[in-house]
Amino acid sequence: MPRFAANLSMMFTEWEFLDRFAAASDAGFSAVEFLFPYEHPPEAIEQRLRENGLTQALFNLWPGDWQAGERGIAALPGREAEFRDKLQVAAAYVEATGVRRVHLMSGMADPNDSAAQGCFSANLALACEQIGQLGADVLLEPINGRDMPGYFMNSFDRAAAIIKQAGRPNLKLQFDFYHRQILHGDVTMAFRAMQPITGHVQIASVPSRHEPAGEELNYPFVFEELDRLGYAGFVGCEYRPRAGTVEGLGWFAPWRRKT
Ligand SMILES: O=C(O)[C@@H](O)C(=O)CO
Ligand SMILES: [Mg+2]
Repeated sequence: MPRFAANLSMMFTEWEFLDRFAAASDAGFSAVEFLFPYEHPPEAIEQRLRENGLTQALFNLWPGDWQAGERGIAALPGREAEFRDKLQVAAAYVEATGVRRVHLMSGMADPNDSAAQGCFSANLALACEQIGQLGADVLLEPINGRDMPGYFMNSFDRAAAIIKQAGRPNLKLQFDFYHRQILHGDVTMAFRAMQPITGHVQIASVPSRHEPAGEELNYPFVFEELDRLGYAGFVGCEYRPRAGTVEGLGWFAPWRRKT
């Protein structure tokens, strides 16, 4: 049975951020994820998790200046000191929340640029080491170029090759079905092949990025497939509700936590 995590950056946005934890719990979720915790102290996040009986499934490492269009700094030569410092900041949130996986965003850089590649692998090694000391995994997520034009990590095969080459047990793939379908298609066969290196899954309809029901992908089949393969990780619900988060949770009814 899939373990769903509500993505609090996209869902429950009818509430202020810290109130989304209770809203997700009331709606029957037992886990949450979000992009970034950094605007709130670690203790505040931990308190909301504890009060609402929620597990933190995932959050992202430092993205740089998101408002200015940055999408991570790991592949940006010249930003190494900032990367190191922000790993320390993230570590405090890993410890407070008990999260077991963090997503490392690469940034806007040419994937064929050797300086960006070198910078990325050095930062990746550092992140794996430091996050690994806290008992957590580092994840790479290929993101499609329609949503994020110019993003460095834009291929599932390249992410898999980097993970293989790094040979680090706590480096894994973040398999977002929405991005996979837009980037390359063939989602089921790709997931079957990549499940052994996958540490986290995310879902949304394609192409609208709404509830995982209708449109291009047959999610009931995908959920059965996750079970058939024995996928034991979380499934992050990273979608923008069509018309109200709670109103759109019909698809989730079979999996709601009963209180
Ligand atoms: O798919 C996405 O966009 C996210 O999982 C993310 O981490 C960056 O926006
Ligand atoms: Mg995603």
